Amino acid sequence: MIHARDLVRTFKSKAGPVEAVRGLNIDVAEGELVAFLGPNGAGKSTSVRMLTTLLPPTSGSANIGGFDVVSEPAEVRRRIGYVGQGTGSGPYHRVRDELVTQGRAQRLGTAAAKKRADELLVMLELDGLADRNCASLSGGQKRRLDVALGLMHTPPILFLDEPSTGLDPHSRANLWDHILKLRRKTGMTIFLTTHYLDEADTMAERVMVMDNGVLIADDTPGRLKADLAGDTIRVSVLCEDQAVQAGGIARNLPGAREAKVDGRNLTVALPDGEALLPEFIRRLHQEGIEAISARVERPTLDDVFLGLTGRSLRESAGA
Ligand SMILES: Nc1ncnc2c1ncn2[C@@H]1O[C@H](COP(=O)(O)OP(=O)(O)OP(=O)(O)O)[C@@H](O)[C@H]1O
Repeated sequence: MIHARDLVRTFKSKAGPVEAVRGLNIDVAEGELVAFLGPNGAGKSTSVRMLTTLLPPTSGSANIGGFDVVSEPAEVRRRIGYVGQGTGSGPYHRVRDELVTQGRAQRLGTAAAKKRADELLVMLELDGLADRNCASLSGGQKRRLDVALGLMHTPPILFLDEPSTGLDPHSRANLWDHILKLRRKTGMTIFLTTHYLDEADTMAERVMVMDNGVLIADDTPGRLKADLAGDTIRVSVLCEDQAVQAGGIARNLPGAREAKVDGRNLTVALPDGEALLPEFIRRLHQEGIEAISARVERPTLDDVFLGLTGRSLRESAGA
């Protein structure tokens, strides 16, 4: 549904050229929900703007829903919804009118636009607000209206640029409920950028990580975490000598990457901590070492970014 090959965008600036996107290759299949992550300035919005025909690429190509973004932009636009970072509704218009106007702009007849507006008002739980001015909506309601505006022409592909930024946790969760419900109902392909790592982790089937204009990872959140970060087992034992001995045992666990001893505490990084913890405890027991506490810590997508770049995405993205 979404394919990009060697996509490049260079901006001119007084300080010289800015290579915002430096050769992007992506493939997103029909019905996938993909999250695009990266720190500020990584090139995410520039990529999305190229994929949605809003910005011409400097070089390379992109094909969206079977059409080329440069030579067939109108066909691409017919097949995509785009919800940008700013709100798309006019403050003094009424919610339903705004949707109908958008539908008319997308070439729907008046009756069809009204019907579609009413459908979306129900789907996004805005039906009680149909006659309210857009300016009077809450942040979460405005965002749901933005999504409805992007869906008036029933596109099979939806691009969301930081859909939940600025919303409180309750409104974020509510927006996501609606997006996931829409997806279940329509089978839409969704491509979103987000700064919220937990959101990408739980909602997306695939995560693409961008840094300095290039894609540095592309996989399911589970595989990225297992392959690039792994679990950590933390164990405390009775004395420092035993901890040193336990460190030796930990290093021999299958797939163990690193074991660190600090006083009576030991940490070991390995791919599947939950499966290996009982075996580790058993081996310690065989050597006469009792664990007084033991736990497995699962990695986050921030650990993945840290493993890839040596930097924390959470800190660099300010999320
Ligand atoms: N019109 C422009 N002129 C010059 N440089 C630009 C322009 N638009 C973007 N850039 C630069 O391109 C780089 C990538 O910007 P982009 O907005 O794509 O990043 P991003 O990953 O979306 O960041 P954020 O998470 O902050 O939205 C940045 O260095 C940015 O300053």
